[in-house]
Amino acid sequence: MEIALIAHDKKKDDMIRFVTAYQDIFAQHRLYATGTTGKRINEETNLPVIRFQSGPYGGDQEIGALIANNKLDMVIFFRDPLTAQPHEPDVTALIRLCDVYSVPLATNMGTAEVLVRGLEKGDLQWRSIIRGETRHE
Ligand SMILES: O=C(CO)COP(=O)(O)O
Repeated sequence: MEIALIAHDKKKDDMIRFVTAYQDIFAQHRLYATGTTGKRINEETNLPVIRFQSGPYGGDQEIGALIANNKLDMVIFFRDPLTAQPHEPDVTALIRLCDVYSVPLATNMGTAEVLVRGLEKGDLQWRSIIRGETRHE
């Protein structure tokens, strides 16, 4: 799976702890990240990360472009709900695109844990459900 990892500054330590805790699972997937988040993840876990611009410089939009081109399966975005961001419109646009394309999105660690455990079990079938190939009875 193709997974994007993004964290605002006050959430970066949480992201590192989270990726470290689930490192074995993340190691089986391809990781993408905004600039600073990706740099820290790579430095502190050694996992390979495909990095884009830093968020305020267009990184959220680059990740959004991947979503619009059907290139991402999951987004984990630890956003900071208590600090105003200069690129708030970009953040909103990224979240919106996840909903437009039904890409699983976690904006906090609780939801992220559910998603990652779903990955571990391999039972995320949302793409085939959208295509109408899977019937859940
Ligand atoms: O600002 C961000 C997401 O909106 C994250 O960007 P960085 O990973 O470069 O800090």
